[in-house]
Amino acid sequence: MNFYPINLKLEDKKVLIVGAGKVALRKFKRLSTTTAQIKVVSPDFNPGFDPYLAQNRDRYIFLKRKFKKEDLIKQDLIFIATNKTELNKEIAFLAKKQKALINVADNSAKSDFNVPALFKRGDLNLTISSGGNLPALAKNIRKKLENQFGIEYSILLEIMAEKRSMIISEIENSKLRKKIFRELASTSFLTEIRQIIDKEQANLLELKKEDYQQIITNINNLISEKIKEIKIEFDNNY
Ligand SMILES: C[C@@]1(CC(=O)O)c2cc3[nH]c(cc4nc(cc5[nH]c(cc(n2)[C@H]1CCC(=O)O)[C@@](C)(CC(=O)O)[C@@H]5CCC(=O)O)C(CC(=O)O)=C4CCC(=O)O)c(CCC(=O)O)c3CC(=O)O
Ligand SMILES: NC(=O)C1=CN([C@@H]2O[C@H](COP(=O)(O)OP(=O)(O)OC[C@H]3O[C@@H](n4cnc5c(N)ncnc54)[C@H](O)[C@@H]3O)[C@@H](O)[C@H]2O)C=CC1
Repeated sequence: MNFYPINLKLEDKKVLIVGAGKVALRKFKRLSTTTAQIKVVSPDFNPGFDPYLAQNRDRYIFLKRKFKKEDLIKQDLIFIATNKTELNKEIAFLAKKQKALINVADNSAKSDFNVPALFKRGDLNLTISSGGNLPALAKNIRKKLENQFGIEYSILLEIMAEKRSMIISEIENSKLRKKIFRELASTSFLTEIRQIIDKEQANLLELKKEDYQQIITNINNLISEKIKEIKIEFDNNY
């Protein structure tokens, strides 16, 4: 099956989760990092939901009862994750009549989309899918990535969140812009960032951002210097 991978924003979108077990909780936790409006319907809730039950009443609705077909109305995304295969199929059948995209935890064939494993380092999202053939493999690869992508990636992306639009508006030559972006994304430049971090001999992943503001400033300066160097070299060559 050929899937089309996308990164959804879900701002103000309505999301329904049917069931509140282990699998529903995993889906809910990831959704809770977005600004979606999330409704969970289930007679029983996994204790992992406890910290969320009293929180964010404007964004979360928890209904402690069995699913009703009215729950499906006006939803944008629907996750069906009860432990009853026949019930999941029946809910999927009803949900297909709505406009929402649906995911059925135990039935990839009836789903409009699958949920990939996710490794997140700040704004860097690496998602892994096994095409539904062996989710345990997606999980295994996700774990391996943790060691390969350090905090230098999230710091670079955090700084680029501001710098990218500045570079696009200030540098007219698109060839130069491309050169700048490609060099900032290169492995050798990421190694330079890593070296600044390693000099401090601190594990930034365990620290709060306020505690390593100076390192961020140094990296910001490194990026500005790098951009200047690339500009000079480019001007000399063209
Ligand atoms: C199709 C899909 C539907 C969907 O949920 O979208 C689906 C379906 C099913 N998974 C099942 C089992 C397991 N799922 C996991 C783990 C994860 N499953 C996830 C996604 C997906 N699972 C979608 C495809 C993604 C892809 O393309 O790879 C991850 C990646 C994301 C997430 O759920 O957050 C998450 C890893 C999160 C992480 O990184 O930790 C483990 C591993 C473990 O528990 O150790 C096991 C046990 C071992 C095994 O079965 O491999 C069964 C029951 C089979 C049975 O009855 O035996 C079904 C139903 C079926 O196959 O029909
Ligand atoms: N996609 C994935 O990653 C995985 C999917 N699965 C499948 O996902 C499904 C759920 O598994 P778990 O979360 O481990 O089960 P679970 O037993 O932890 O949770 C099931 C939930 O369904 C709820 N439920 C039962 N009847 C309901 C109804 N009428 N209306 C609303 N909610 C109802 C229960 O209250 C409970 O909260 C199973 O079908 C399983 O095969 C299993 C492992 C991984």
